[in-house]
Formats: sequence, C-alpha cells, structure tokens
Amino acid sequence: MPPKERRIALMGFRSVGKSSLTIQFVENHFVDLYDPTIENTFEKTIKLRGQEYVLQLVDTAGQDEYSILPQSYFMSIDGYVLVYSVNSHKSFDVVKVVYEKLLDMKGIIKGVPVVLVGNKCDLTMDREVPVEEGKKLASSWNVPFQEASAKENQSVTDIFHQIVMAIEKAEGGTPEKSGCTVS
Ligand SMILES: Nc1nc2c(ncn2[C@@H]2O[C@H](COP(=O)(O)OP(=O)(O)OP(=O)(O)O)[C@@H](O)[C@H]2O)c(=O)[nH]1
Repeated sequence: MPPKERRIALMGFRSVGKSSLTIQFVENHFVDLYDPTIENTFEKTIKLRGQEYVLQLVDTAGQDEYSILPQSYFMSIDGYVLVYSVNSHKSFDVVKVVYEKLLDMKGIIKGVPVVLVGNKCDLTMDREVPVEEGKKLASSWNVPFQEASAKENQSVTDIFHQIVMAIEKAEGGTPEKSGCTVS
C-alpha cells in the first residue's frame, strides 16, 4: 500500500505545549525554553497497523478566545489535536472556543477528526483542570481524550496515533479501536 499523507494541526492557547509535543514526537527531545511559535510545519513518517503515513504536523501560533482563525487552518487539514494544559483553566476555556470555531468553519456538526489533549500532566501540584473535566468535555464532543506530558514523554506518541485513527474513522476506513488509551 502506498503511504497516506495526513495533515494535522495542533491548536490551543499560548504556551500549552503544542511545539513541545510536536518536537518530542518528531525529534524525541524536550525543549525547556519558551519560544512563541508563529507557525511551523514538521514531517514524520510512521507505520500504524501495517500502513505507512507521512504526517505533516502544523504547529500553529497559539490562539485565544478572540482569535480569528486563518482560512489555512481549515483548508487541507485532515485532523486537529486540540491542546490545553492541565495547570491552566484559561487554556481549557480557550480550547472549547477553538473547537466551536472549527465546527462553524468546517460547516459540519459531526465528524471533524479531533483529539483533545491535556498536556503538562507532570505538573501535579499546579493542576487546575481535573482529569474528569477533560474526559467529560471530550465525551461531549465524542472524541478521544488523552492527558500527556511533553516533558516526560508520556502518551505523546499515543496522541498522534489517535488522531491518525480518528481521521481513518472519519473517512470510513478503520476500526474504532486504536490500541491506545482512549476514553
Ligand atoms: N512541565 C511541563 N512543561 C511543559 C510541557 N510542555 C511544554 N512545557 C513548557 O511550556 C512552555 C511552552 O511550551 P511550548 O511548546 O512553546 O508551547 P506552545 O503551545 O507551542 O506555545 P505558543 O507557541 O505560544 O503557542 C515551555 O517553557 C515548555 O518547556 C510539559 O509537558 N510539562
């Protein structure tokens, strides 16, 4: 089977760890310093269930509730990783707004491939968003949910496997189970 190309955007509030998750996944290291992103695209080829995928990962500039999302975030993007950080309730609120905007722009209520990610789960002492809240939100959207830590490389690969599977599912191609921790 020829490789399938998939374009995936990471979106969410500033400083939630979109770049860190992407860099941990693509380059296997953690960047401690904070360097706000304008927009970067990374590429990684993975093999999942016998199929090769060439992933283009669009690491977007952080959004807030007032951001007007550029048209390029809707065109030619196959799936979205929506990220908040568990130590910021504000980022949790922003991810809800971003999701609503995506649905508005995509013009379909169901079937936008999304994975909801609560990053920085290593920051146990600073947690503001309980895991249950994340789970509840994801289940209200009917999408997979994953807490992760780019810093400790926890569940980072799972996130990208889950979004690839969600895209396959939306295209009617694949079984629901991904073998990853999906709530
Ligand atoms: N403790 C902890 N810190 C993290 C984690 N992920 C990212 N950070 C830190 O959080 C800060 C912001 O990370 P970035 O990856 O730049 O965040 P971003 O969402 O890409 O930020 P923007 O480019 O502004 O949208 C950096 O100082 C990272 O080192 C994590 O899992 N745990």
